Amino acid sequence: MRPIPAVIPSCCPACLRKGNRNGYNAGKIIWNSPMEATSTPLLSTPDFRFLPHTLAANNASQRDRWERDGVCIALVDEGVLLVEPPAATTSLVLSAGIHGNETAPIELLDRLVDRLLKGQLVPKARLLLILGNPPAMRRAERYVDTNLNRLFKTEGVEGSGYEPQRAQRLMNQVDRFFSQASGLRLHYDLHTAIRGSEYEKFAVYPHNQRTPHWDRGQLEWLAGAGIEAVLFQDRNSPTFSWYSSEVHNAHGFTLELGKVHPFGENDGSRLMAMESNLSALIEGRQPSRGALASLRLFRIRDQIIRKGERFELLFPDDLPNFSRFMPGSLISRDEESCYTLSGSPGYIIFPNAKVEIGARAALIAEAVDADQLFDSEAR
Ligand SMILES: O=C(O)CCC(=O)N[C@@H](CCC(=O)O)C(=O)O
Ligand SMILES: [Zn+2]
Repeated sequence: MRPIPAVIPSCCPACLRKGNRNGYNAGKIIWNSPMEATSTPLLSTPDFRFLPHTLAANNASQRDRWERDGVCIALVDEGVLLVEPPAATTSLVLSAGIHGNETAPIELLDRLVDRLLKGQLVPKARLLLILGNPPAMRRAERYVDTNLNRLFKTEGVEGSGYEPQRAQRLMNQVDRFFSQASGLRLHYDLHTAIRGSEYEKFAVYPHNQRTPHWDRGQLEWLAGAGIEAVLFQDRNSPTFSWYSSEVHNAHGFTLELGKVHPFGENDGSRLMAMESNLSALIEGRQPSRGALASLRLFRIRDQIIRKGERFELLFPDDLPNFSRFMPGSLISRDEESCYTLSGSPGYIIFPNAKVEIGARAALIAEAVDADQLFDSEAR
């Protein structure tokens, strides 16, 4: 476990009114430095919209805080909102736009923030709401310099360019957020996939000895939110959801919510069940729960790493995620080697020949028998 940084105090207008002259309230931090605060109110203005504000590059250093009906809402970093209702028993990190071109979840998060700011969604849970990679969102690209979702390393971030410093800032925010958590800890990191998928919406659930044990209630919640398949990820992974699971004992998930489309071209109705369950979670209401039996379950059998310049995948670009390959199938090759599927049939997930050399170019999964999993592992 990586040591959690010391907690620095934080503020909100309520704290200021209570006579805390330096603007800090014992125990919490809500922005990086009081000097960064804007003097002009943002969050309380009726025309403030989180997504357009974040997409405007010259707003990057603006910070603000606002108290609405006893709830502290603060813009604590570019694209990062902290929401603190009193006496919360759930702490939820909800992130989208870790990849800048995955717009449907970005728009979903923006709709939730809009309802929160208008008082149409009354939070009972603490929230850290994150638009992950604003410069990549502006360019409508997956990333600027390197894949942000490979940089959430518990041993610290290396490298130069935008994403390494953003990964560090986001980990700092998550560290501070969870250091104040009591009760249930959750992180849903929302994505969309480059390809279509046999299961349009699916979850990657980090799960090994370093993370919390899988949770039946979480799986039922996911099924109620429209998730069709769950991939248990037992390999240590430098992803955002893995970070929250390993370092903060949160139930962390990468949720794949359909296919990548440009801003404005998403059909929001396809995410209604997810939006409704997230709203219920935020408001402390009963969510919709689906049957475990409705979920297709998988675990990772192997991963293919891109090793060379001439790496290629030996199937069409539009082949969907979870396509099934028979043993003996030639999956990929580069200048030195090839990958042939062995053993039993395997399902291909996230195949991408264009990843950086040394990065994961595909996962090979196998179906898990639900009865066996639940009988043998139930707590
Ligand atoms: O469609 C693809 O190939 C990638 C979609 C995506 O961004 N997926 C995440 C999964 C993260 C995880 O394994 O938990 C990623 O590749 O970062
Ligand atoms: Zn993504």
